[in-house]
Amino acid sequence: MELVANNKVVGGWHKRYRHASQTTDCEMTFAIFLPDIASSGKKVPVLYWLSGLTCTDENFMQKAGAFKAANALGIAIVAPDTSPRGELIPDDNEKSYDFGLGAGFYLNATQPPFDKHYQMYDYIVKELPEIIESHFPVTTQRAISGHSMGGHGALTLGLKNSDRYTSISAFSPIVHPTRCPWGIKAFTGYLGNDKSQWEDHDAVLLMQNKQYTTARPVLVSQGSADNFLDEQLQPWHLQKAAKAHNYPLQFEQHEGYDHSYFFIASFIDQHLAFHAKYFA
Ligand SMILES: N[C@@H](CCC(=O)N[C@@H](CSC=O)C(=O)NCC(=O)O)C(=O)O
Repeated sequence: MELVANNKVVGGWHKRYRHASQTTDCEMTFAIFLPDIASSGKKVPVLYWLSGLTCTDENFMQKAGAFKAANALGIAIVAPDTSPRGELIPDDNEKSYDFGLGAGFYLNATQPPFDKHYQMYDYIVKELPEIIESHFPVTTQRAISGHSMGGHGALTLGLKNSDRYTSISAFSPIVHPTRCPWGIKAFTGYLGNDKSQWEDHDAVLLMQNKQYTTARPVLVSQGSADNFLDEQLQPWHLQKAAKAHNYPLQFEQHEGYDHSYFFIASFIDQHLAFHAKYFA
């Protein structure tokens, strides 16, 4: 692994690494925040943060304002990239913001030419934790959170891997990607036209079909002034599924907040405290 940035912050450390990924068959970059107690060798639990469309590992680390609370709670945060990248990595022909580079949707693509590198599900669930747990002073306690496309990733990866993540949270998540334009475009391109292959990547359907071993606690925060609310996010579908199946979903709507990192910065401390409760 190559260290590409190293910054002391609130007593802890923000670090960026580049490494060769076997899963995505290209170089990947991730960032990690290590709280100050990790410097003394104490192992700390990890929150995996999945960012949204157009993001890299840098958006969350630079804009969310999460370090003070994470340091006080003794939680490490890992922020991966949102897709494979590089000159040889296929993008969509229009180079649009919602498919291809910066828009991996946290699934394993099955359709050429994307299937060779766009294996973000396996990268986040398997390869990255192995790297983190073998190189840094962390425990195997993990939680998962994310924003928008990353909220979809946190919900679907968290529900499908309830043995791996003790709690799940999301800001402004895409909850029903099989029924919204962002999701339909991505799933068609990465998974093909057979819609039965899409169901495994839709948080509402996973909840409806009870495709989880343990019902891990979920916190979802949504701003009422989010310009993507009605067309793309539609959180009421998740609320309905959770209610119908008695799933422990804590849903909070916040008046006046939009889709931006200003919203995330306003409530990230609450999300970190939520996850800290479930780390034994
Ligand atoms: N057209 C916009 C849309 C991109 C955008 O809003 N991206 C969000 C995530 S949206 C869902 O996944 C984001 O987090 N942007 C980065 C940021 O730092 O705010 C555009 O191209 O910007």
